[in-house]
Amino acid sequence: MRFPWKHQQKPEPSKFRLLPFDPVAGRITFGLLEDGSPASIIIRNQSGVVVGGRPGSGKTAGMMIIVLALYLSGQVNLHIIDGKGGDDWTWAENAATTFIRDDIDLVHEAILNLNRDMKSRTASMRANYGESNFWNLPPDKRPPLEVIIVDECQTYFDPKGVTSDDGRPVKELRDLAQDITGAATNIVRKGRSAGYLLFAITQKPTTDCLPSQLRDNCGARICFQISTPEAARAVLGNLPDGSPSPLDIPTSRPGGAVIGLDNGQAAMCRFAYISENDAMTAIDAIANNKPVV
Ligand SMILES: Nc1ncnc2c1ncn2[C@@H]1O[C@H](COP(=O)(O)OP(=O)(O)OP(=O)(O)O)[C@@H](O)[C@H]1O
Repeated sequence: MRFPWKHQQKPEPSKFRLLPFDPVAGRITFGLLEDGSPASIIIRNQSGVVVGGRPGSGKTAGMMIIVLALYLSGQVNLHIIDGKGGDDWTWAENAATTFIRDDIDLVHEAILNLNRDMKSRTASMRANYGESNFWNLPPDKRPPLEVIIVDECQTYFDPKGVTSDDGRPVKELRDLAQDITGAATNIVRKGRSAGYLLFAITQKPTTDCLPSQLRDNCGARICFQISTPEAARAVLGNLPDGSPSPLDIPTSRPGGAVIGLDNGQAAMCRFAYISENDAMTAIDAIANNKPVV
């Protein structure tokens, strides 16, 4: 017997579909909220994002989705500074304009240059682009969004923690760290209208590791699983009573996070996860104008 209607196919398990960063709304979609709707952060008119969480909570994997969404838009320059100095970011090396594994001299040079370029772009936005605020320009009339990622940012932002392992005077290294912190803070304080955005990522979110001038100017916050209320507060600030807490995320749920929303509320979410190999394949596809699957 033939059926007059098409046989209904078995529903596929829902898959996360990588979306490019939406440059008009400034939206980066990275996973799902508790109710199953898409989770995103809005970076429009923002200059900083704080990302905190204990080791292994999913910060680097979460940043993978964010970085891929940004790169897929074709509208960003990526400047990646890995304070840990391992292989965590190797997958993104081919996509990055700047890529530095923990080398304090190179980090110093790069971040001071970025701060200088930010100042000169700010001073010439109207003359060069006809509008003083990057975010008010149509995306095709903008310069690239300069995205600076400082992973394990406590390596530089907490000069007291800087030590020397090669006989170099500690004071010299601490002075470099202080300059790096000053330039990063200035980028977050003043870079918004020039299209500069800095991600400060740390597994040690304390007031020493996230200087208040920098943290308070970061409009978007992501807190993965964390073990103390102080650390949660250092990332998310004071949330209204009844807000979800990153302390409640079980260790068995890496990629679970609380995100601060721009209305002052917070939401529990889960980041999508892809492997480093898939991320590298996606980077290659984007660079070669091939579809990302
Ligand atoms: N969204 C996710 N879904 C499922 N598993 C995940 C997710 N995110 C991370 N994981 C798992 O957790 C592991 C640790 O994640 P990740 O390396 O991102 O942690 P981290 O917070 O960056 O750690 P560290 O601070 O030590 O670098 C990953 O290798 C992966 O196995």
